[in-house]
Amino acid sequence: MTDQKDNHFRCGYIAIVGRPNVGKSTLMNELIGAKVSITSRKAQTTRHRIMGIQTDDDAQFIYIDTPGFQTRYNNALNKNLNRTVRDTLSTADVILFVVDAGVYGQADQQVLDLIPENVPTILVVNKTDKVKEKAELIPFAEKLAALRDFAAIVPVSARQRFQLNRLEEEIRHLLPENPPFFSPDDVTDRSERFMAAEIIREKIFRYTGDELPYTSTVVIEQFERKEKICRVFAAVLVEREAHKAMIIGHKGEKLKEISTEARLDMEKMFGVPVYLEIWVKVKSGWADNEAGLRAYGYE
Ligand SMILES: Nc1nc2c(ncn2[C@@H]2O[C@H](COP(=O)(O)OP(=O)(O)OP(=O)(O)O)[C@@H](O)[C@H]2O)c(=O)[nH]1
Repeated sequence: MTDQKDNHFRCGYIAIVGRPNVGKSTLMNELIGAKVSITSRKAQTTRHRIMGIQTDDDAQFIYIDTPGFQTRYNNALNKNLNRTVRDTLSTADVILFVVDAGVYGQADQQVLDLIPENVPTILVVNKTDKVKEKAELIPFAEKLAALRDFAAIVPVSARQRFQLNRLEEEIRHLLPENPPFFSPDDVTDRSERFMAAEIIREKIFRYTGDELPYTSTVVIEQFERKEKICRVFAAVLVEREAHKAMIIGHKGEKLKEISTEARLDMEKMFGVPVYLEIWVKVKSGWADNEAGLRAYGYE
């Protein structure tokens, strides 16, 4: 139990924002204690809004992960990503603005500029494990404190779970009084079908390194969930024949590795054996086409 004076339940949406690669997905996963969002060494892996839900005796925390704010390419897909960030922020009850310990640049400032002044915002200084002299964090935090009237400033290490309880307490106090919106057993509102696509996407990005453009996407064409087996038929949509070759690899070896790793992750997550088929298809120009994006679930 907490030191709350009232007995009223609290529930609300917590948006996690920050420039790519500051550790937003890792933070959300550690806060809710389950692997829901996909993390990667490579920036910009998170395209969809993903919610992770954590419920205890007196509060329900609904976390919203956001895509990294992106300014580099100006196509429909990225305009869509930035719009998602703004929509996420305007509907949040609490915002976690995540920065990398000791690093604050233009990209961070661009994200801060998107955060509405009237939504309580906690500054989360992540990756403190990388800073040997912790005293160095004090002037850094003071500099950032001058930028905005933050509700709290909490240094954490998402990876080492350092100070996550403190962060959770700060969030709890800022949540509005509401009954729980979700059943306590819900971890995410995304279906297994969606998670299957996310897992495949993560493997593709890991195996193709930096070469494959972000414009490729994964569509689950068929998803059959039985008690003892799960069958997944997925299509990877790419823009060019050359991209298709990057994923398939020499004699199909890369695609085989991607499929095997994705299947193993799905089996771990779904708790049953998984039969997985992945096809790579060339679908030119889909990332520049708003209707195309909607068709693939980027509302
Ligand atoms: N040293 C250290 N590394 C961390 C910490 N938290 C996350 N990372 C690493 O930082 C990298 C990026 O983490 P993500 O969680 O994918 O970052 P993100 O902000 O969600 O990235 P996008 O989806 O690209 O916006 C990964 O290699 C993480 O392992 C931390 O507390 N300490």
